[in-house]
Amino acid sequence: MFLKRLSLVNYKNFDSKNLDFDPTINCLVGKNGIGKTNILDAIYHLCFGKSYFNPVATQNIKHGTEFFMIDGEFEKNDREEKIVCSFKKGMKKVIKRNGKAYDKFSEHIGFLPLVIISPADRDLIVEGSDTRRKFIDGVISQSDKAYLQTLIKYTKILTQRNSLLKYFSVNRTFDKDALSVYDEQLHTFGTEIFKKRSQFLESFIPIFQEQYANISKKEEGVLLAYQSKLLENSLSDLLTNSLEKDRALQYTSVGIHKDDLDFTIDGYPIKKFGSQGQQKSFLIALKLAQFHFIKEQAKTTPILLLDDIFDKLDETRVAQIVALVNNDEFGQLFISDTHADRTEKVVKTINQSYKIFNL
Ligand SMILES: Nc1ncnc2c1ncn2[C@@H]1O[C@H](COP(=O)(O)OP(=O)(O)OP(=O)(O)O)[C@@H](O)[C@H]1O
Repeated sequence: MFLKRLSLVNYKNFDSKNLDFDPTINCLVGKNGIGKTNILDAIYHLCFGKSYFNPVATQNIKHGTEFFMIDGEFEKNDREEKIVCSFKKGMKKVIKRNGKAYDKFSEHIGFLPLVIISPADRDLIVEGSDTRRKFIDGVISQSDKAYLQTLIKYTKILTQRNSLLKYFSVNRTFDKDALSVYDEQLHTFGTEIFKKRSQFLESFIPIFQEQYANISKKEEGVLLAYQSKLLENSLSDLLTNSLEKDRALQYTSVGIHKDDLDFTIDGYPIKKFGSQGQQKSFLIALKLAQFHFIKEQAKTTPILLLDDIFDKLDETRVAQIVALVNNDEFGQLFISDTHADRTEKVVKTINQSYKIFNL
C-alpha cells in the first residue's frame, strides 16, 4: 500500500500544495517551520481522521481561512483508493472514501495502516497513563475493528455511570439498581477489552524486546508490562468494592480506563532513571514493534512516517533503520529533515527509489 498523490487546501501553513510521491522513499527537506511535519500530519490525518499533533480540528485550518481539505490517492491491493478529509468551521468533519462519506470514522481506522515516529512520542514516557492507553488502543484498533467498537461502548457507559454518580450526589439520593445496570455493562465490555489488551501485550512485548535489542547494543534490561487492577480482580468485584469511594468522588475510579503500561529499565521507571538515549531507543523500539505487529496482523505493510529522524537518532540507529529498509521490511517511507545533504547521503546508500522534496 502506498500514497501516490497528496493535495492540501488551507491545511495548517499551506494554502495550496500538490505532491506526487515515490512508492518507496520520500524525503521532505527544508528549514525549520516550513511545513515538513505538517505534510506528514496531513498523511496521518487521512489514515486516522485526525491530526497526530493537534487534535483540535479548527486549529488545523490555516489561520484566517474557514476550512481545510486533504485529498490523497492511495494504491492498495492494486486498487486506487481516493480519501478526502475536509473540515469547515462550525460543521462536522467529513471523510470520504472514493466519494462516499463514512457514517462513523471508526470504520475507516485500520483501512490504511500507518506508523509515525516523531519527537512528540516522548509524551508516551512523560505524560499520564491516558497517553499510553491511547497507544495500546491505537495499535489494537488498526487490526481489530471489534475492539474499537467495544471501547466506544465502554466509554459511553462509563460517561453515563459518572453522570449518574454526580446526579446522586447533587440530589442527595441513591439508587443501587440504576447503577448496577451500568456496572453489568461495564463488566462485560471492560472484561473483553482487558482480555484483548492482555493477549495483545503477550505477543507485542517479545517484538518490542527484540527491537530494543536491535537498536541498542547495550545490555540493559528494558521491560514493558501491563498494569491493570483486572489482573487480580473481576471488574464487577472492583466496582462493588469501590462503590463508596466512587460515590464520594462522583466518578468511576476503577476499570480498564485506569490501565497503564510500566516502562522500566533495570527495574526502575525509565521516566526517572533512563538516560535520554535510552528513552529515545525505548520509544523507537516501541514504534518499530508497532510497525511489525500491524504488518503481521493486518497483512499490509504500514506507511512509515519518520519525523525529524536524524535529530532524534544517532548514527547507529539510523544505520539500523536503513538496514531494515534494504531488507524490504518497509513499504513506503516518509522522512522529514532540515538538512537536504544529510538526507540525500543516507538515502543514496539504500538501493531503493527515492524522491526529495525541497519545501
Ligand atoms: N493553523 C495554522 N495556520 C497557519 N500556520 C500554521 C497553523 N498551524 C501550524 N502552522 C505553522 O506551521 C509551521 C510549522 O510547521 P511544521 O511543524 O510542519 O514545520 P517543520 O518544517 O516540520 O519544522 P521543524 O524543522 O522545526 O520541525 C509553523 O510556522 C506554524 O506556525
